[in-house]
Amino acid sequence: MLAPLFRRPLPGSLEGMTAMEDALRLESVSKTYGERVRVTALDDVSLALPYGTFTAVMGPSGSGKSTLLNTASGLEPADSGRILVGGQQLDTSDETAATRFRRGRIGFVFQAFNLLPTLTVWQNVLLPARIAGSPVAKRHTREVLDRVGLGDRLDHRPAELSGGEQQRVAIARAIVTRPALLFADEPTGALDSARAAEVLTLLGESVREFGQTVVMVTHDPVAAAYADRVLFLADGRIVDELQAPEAAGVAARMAAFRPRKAVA
Ligand SMILES: Nc1ncnc2c1ncn2[C@@H]1O[C@H](COP(=O)(O)OP(=O)(O)OP(=O)(O)O)[C@@H](O)[C@H]1O
Repeated sequence: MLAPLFRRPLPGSLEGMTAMEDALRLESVSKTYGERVRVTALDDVSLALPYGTFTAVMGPSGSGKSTLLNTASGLEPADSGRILVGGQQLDTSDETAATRFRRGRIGFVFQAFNLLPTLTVWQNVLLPARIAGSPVAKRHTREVLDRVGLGDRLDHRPAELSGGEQQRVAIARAIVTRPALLFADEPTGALDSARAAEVLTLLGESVREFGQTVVMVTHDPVAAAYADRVLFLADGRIVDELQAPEAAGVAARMAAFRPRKAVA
């Protein structure tokens, strides 16, 4: 059984429902790196995220946040434990099957934006849908690009955009197909506070309007406050959580994780 700590009752309560109703479920997932020096990046992590929830993941540098995203999405294999997406177990032993499984179900916004340099903004945003053979309505694409403030940059190539603009292309690309599960690693890291607020509002709306489930790694308490819940990682374990977070409360919780200065 998973700790009830990690299940958040939603309006129209999900209490009593089975794992089928979780957009993402991790059961005792562990991941270790390195041969010479071994690092336990994830240490027996269990969590359950119901559909239509927005979760922020925070923790000190090296606490395992990116590893959590990468293993939960099947980009990297876990050493042990089970990962279920929409009730189906993610199997990373067959890379082609794992890629097919992810396609259409899972979206990503990476720290490195992974845009194709020869394609325009418009083409980059539509590429995943094209690969998946599931066309996206032009009007919807245009709306998303307008919402992230790139309506007048459609024909630009990534090298002709600022870092923040490239980040917004990556966000538009991830949400335009409305994947059930969206992982975002520092999606507002390169944005000023006004743009960050727009992007976070957009992510919040995609959760509330389209029932998407968003998992976002961030160092920023203000960004985390847009989520329904914050999970705090330390040394590869979930050590705390905050429901309905406010920036001040998140910052206070984060301060508790800072390494204490040695007292002389
Ligand atoms: N490919 C790798 N090989 C070896 N060790 C790794 C590798 N990737 C991550 N680690 C180690 O695993 C731990 C967790 O790393 P991870 O990138 O998940 O942390 P993080 O919380 O996302 O950090 P940051 O906030 O600095 O991005 C760290 O100690 C890191 O050094």
